[in-house]
Amino acid sequence: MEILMSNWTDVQSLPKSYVFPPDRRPGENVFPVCKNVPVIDLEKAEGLDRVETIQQILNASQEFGFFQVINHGVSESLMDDTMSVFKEFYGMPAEYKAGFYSNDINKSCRIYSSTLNYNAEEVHYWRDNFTHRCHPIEDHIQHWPERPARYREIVGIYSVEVRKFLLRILNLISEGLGVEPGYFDGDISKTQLLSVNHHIPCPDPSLTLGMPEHCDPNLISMLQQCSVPGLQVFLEGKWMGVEPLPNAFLVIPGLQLKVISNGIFTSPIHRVVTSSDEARTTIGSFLIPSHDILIEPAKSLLDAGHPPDYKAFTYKEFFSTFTAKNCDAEVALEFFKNKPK
Ligand SMILES: O=C(O)CCC(=O)C(=O)O
Ligand SMILES: [Fe+2]
Repeated sequence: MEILMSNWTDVQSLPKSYVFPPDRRPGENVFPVCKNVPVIDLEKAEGLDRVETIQQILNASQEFGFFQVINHGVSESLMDDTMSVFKEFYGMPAEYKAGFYSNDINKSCRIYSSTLNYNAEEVHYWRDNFTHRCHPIEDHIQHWPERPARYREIVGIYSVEVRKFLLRILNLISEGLGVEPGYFDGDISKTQLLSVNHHIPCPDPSLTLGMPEHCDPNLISMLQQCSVPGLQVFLEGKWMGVEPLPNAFLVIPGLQLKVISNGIFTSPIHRVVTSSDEARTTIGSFLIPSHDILIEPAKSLLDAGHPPDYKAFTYKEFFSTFTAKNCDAEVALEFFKNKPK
C-alpha cells in the first residue's frame, strides 16, 4: 500500500494496520469540548495592560498548560495563504512528494507518515507529516519545495513572522517569571522547525488516532489549526477537545520550559483524533534549543525553599534520551529529575 495517505483516493474502510487495540482507541465517546481555554489578547501586552496580560499567560500555563492568542501580529491573509500553500503541497502528485520522503531525522526537509517508526510500529497513526527547518532561512530554504510556486516566498515570510511572535511570547514569559531579560534569545530558541500535519477524512474515527498522546519536547510550540477540530488535551483525568478559534494561534509550552521554570509551567499531554467529514491540516512551529546549550532551572527561581527539580543537561543529551525512549518526552525527562531527598 502507498505509505503517504495524502496520495490515497476513495478510502472506503479503515485499513487494518490503522486499527488500535480496544484500550488505545478513542472509541465512540463524544469528548467534551474544553470551553475555558484562556485567550490572550497580545495587543494588550503593548499597552497599559501589559502586567495583567503577562499574568494571564503565566496563569494559563500553570493551570491549563496552554493558551490561545489573538491579535498576535500575523495577518489573516498570511495565515490563509500559508494554509493554502500546504494544502496545495499535500495535493501534489505522489511522484513529486516521493522526492521528500524520509524517516531520517537528520534530513532537513522531509515528508513521512504516522511516526518516524513507521516500518516497526504495530499500528499506524492516521496522518502524514511534512517538516523542515526554518531559521536562519538562508541556511535551509534551498531544501524547501519549489512547488507550489509560491512555497518559498510565503513560507519564508510566515516563518519569520511566527518566530517574531514566539519570541514576543517568550519575552513576556521571562518578564513574568522574573528571569533575566533576553533569557530566551539566542541559542536557547535558535532552531525553528515547521511541522505540518495532514489527516485525510477517516472512515472510522472511533478506531484510530491522528497522533499519539505526547508532551512537546521543545522549548515552545505554536499551532495554526484549520477549521476541522481534532486536537485533544488531557485535563483533570479526561480527554477534552480544543476547538479551533478562527485566526488564533495556540501556544503549547514544551518540556524545556517546564525545566527552566522549575516546574512552574506544565507541558500538557495532548493527542489528535480524526474526523470522518473533512481533511484536516495544521501548521505547527517549534522553537528548540541548539544541541550544545545547557538547560537547567533558571538560577533566579531557586533558593533554599525552591531547590532545582532537574539536573542541568544539554539539549543533545535530552534529545538522545528522548529518541532512545521511543520519543516519549515525559519518560525522557524523568532521567534528569532530581529525586526528593
Ligand atoms: O496537529 C495538531 O493538532 C497537534 C500537533 C502536535 O501536537 C505536534 O505536532 O506536536
Ligand atoms: Fe504536540
